[in-house]
Amino acid sequence: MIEAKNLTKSFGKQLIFKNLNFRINNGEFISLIGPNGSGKTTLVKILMGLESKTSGTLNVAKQTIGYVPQFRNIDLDYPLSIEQFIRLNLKFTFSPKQRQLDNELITTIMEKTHLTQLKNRPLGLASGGEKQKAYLAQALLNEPKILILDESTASLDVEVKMQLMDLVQELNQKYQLTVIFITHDYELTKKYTKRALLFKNKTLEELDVAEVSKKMFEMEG
Ligand SMILES: Nc1ncnc2c1ncn2[C@@H]1O[C@H](COP(=O)(O)OP(=O)(O)OP(=O)(O)O)[C@@H](O)[C@H]1O
Repeated sequence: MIEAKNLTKSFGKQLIFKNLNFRINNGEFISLIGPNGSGKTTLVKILMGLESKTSGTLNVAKQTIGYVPQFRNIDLDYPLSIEQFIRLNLKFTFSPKQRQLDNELITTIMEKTHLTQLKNRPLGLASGGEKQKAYLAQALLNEPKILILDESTASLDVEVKMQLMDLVQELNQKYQLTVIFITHDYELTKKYTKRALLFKNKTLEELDVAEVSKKMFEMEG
């Protein structure tokens, strides 16, 4: 469970948000929405311990967090295959026993993310959706309890977005993975999430997804 009380963040004199009060339960699939520059990425960086808070409290109950970034193209001549790319997140070891365990983990994760058939494909030659699945698989290596999708579906074709989201939904339902989906996409918010956290006027509102409207995605920062 994640719980924030009066969470406030400023960068120098610039107030980003103040007095955030919210709760995210284990196994929830929640969207984090709001205009450009409203503080969504800053909030998840604080959740991941990559950025400090200014005041207030935040409890994350010592859970491992996986992070999938926004799609960025990778050069065609990128040297690693999909499997080698996923392995980058493993700790190096000389121990044969640990290597065996790592191999088993990689096999399981590639099955979970439907990448087994593609493991030898050079990442640079993979499609946008396959690249995002590789990032997702890499994020799952540490067996996180919480997964953060930071606009991970942006710039993908509609069909590919849906495939990636279907996969995340499957992981959410099968393994009780908590998912925080940062997005500017109204349709995906409606289709996949039950609740939304909306940044508005430098604070955060908790909404049932039925209350989410298209207008909330059109506001200026
Ligand atoms: N390290 C930093 N130092 C100073 N200001 C920062 C820093 N990081 C972010 N900001 C500022 O904080 C504000 C919130 O940025 P953030 O990236 O969290 O917004 P966002 O809601 O994720 O935006 P977007 O939807 O465009 O990705 C912005 O004004 C940004 O310029």
